[in-house]
Amino acid sequence: MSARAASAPDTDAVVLVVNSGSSSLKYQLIEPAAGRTLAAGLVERIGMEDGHLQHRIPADDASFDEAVVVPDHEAAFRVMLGAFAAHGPSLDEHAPIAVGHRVVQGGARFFEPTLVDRLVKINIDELSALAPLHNPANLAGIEAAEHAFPEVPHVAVFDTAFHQTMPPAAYSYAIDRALAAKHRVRRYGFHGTSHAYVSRAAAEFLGRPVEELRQIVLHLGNGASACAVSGGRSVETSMGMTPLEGLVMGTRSGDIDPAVLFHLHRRAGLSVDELDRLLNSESGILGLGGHRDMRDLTHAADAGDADAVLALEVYTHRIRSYIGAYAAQLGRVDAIVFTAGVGENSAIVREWSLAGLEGFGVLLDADRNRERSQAARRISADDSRVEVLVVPTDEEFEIARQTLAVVAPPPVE
Ligand SMILES: Nc1ncnc2c1ncn2[C@@H]1O[C@H](COP(=O)(O)OP(=O)(O)O)[C@@H](O)[C@H]1O
Ligand SMILES: CC(=O)OP(=O)(O)O
Ligand SMILES: [Mg+2]
Repeated sequence: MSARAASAPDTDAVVLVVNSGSSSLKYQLIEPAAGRTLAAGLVERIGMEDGHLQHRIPADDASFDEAVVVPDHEAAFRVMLGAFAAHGPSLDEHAPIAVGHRVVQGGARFFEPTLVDRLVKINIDELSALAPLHNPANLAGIEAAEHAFPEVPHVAVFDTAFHQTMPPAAYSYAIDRALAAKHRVRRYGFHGTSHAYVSRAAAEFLGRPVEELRQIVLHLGNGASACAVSGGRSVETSMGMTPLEGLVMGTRSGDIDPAVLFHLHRRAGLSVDELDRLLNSESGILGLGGHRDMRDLTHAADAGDADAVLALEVYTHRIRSYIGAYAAQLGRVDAIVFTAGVGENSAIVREWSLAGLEGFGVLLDADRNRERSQAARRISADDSRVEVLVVPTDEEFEIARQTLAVVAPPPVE
């Protein structure tokens, strides 16, 4: 049984999952019990002249691409509805009983999936101060979806929720307490939906209760974060108040001495907005190696580009540092789990990240690491004390599952 079906509730209900970014709308129509995606799609370049729709129907192995004009999120929803009408599946036959939304920043207020009402929307809007790149788009998506699906409940699933179990020692910054409290400056952590799903799927793969396991989950996508998961609960994660802290990412610097900002402001005359753009959009492997996409960076490194090689070294050096730190926090590591676009696909990133950890009981099997597969798999050697796994993430499915749990909770036995 797949990790999807194994953890799904027993019903044939269908849920629409929406992930709205500032310029894109990703959607999936999911039947959680069967672990099945009926349709998946993406409306890109919202607000620009040259919008693009991709609509896929996995069962038919069919994919439709169209040029579309989408001035805003509401138009994006109309495009999505048009794609269902034109290419199927029929939303009358497979009517969603709820819409689940990814919301990036839930602050300290939201620690579980939440039914959206007026007050919840006010809170999401208010939390935009802590996630200016993400929450406004998430809210625009919710409002457009409410307009398109006025009859069904809408549920917000927060990236931050899974990390609400972090202890104060892990989430507090060492700055003035009163100032931090007033402005809600603390670490929140992100990618929680993925860390929750992957840590559970890893336990299923190992055939062991998640409560018994201490895991380090490495979500390496465009954004990247590490999470120490003890007994199924997040105890530490690398992203902080915003998704900028921690690992090196496609365009984000991750950890940096904050004094670099003072220096660049005073000496190079960069404004706060310019520094924001520098660290969020022009840094990471793009800034170091000239490519934001790991495939392009790896090709350049293979071709002997020294900047690309250094970018890969910095990227994996940072991962190794976090593995060491989290091993110390956990006291014992049962599994290191790689996930998301880079974690699932890049053998070289996995190999370099774990290089030199043999003394800590981490032994990679070179052949297993190079195998290509979409399934959860073990890539450690048989005599490795720590299991090393690749477990594909599935944020949309996890959002669908959590949404269903809110609108149709399983009966209490
Ligand atoms: N075969 C591959 N080898 C190396 N990197 C890959 C491969 N496939 C995808 N990636 C990388 O995965 C990253 C995107 O990950 P993904 O999880 O899809 O991102 P997000 O969901 O955050 O947009 C990109 O850097 C991309 O280059
Ligand atoms: C929170 C975050 O970094 O998300 P993403 O990886 O989708 O950019
Ligand atoms: Mg992703």
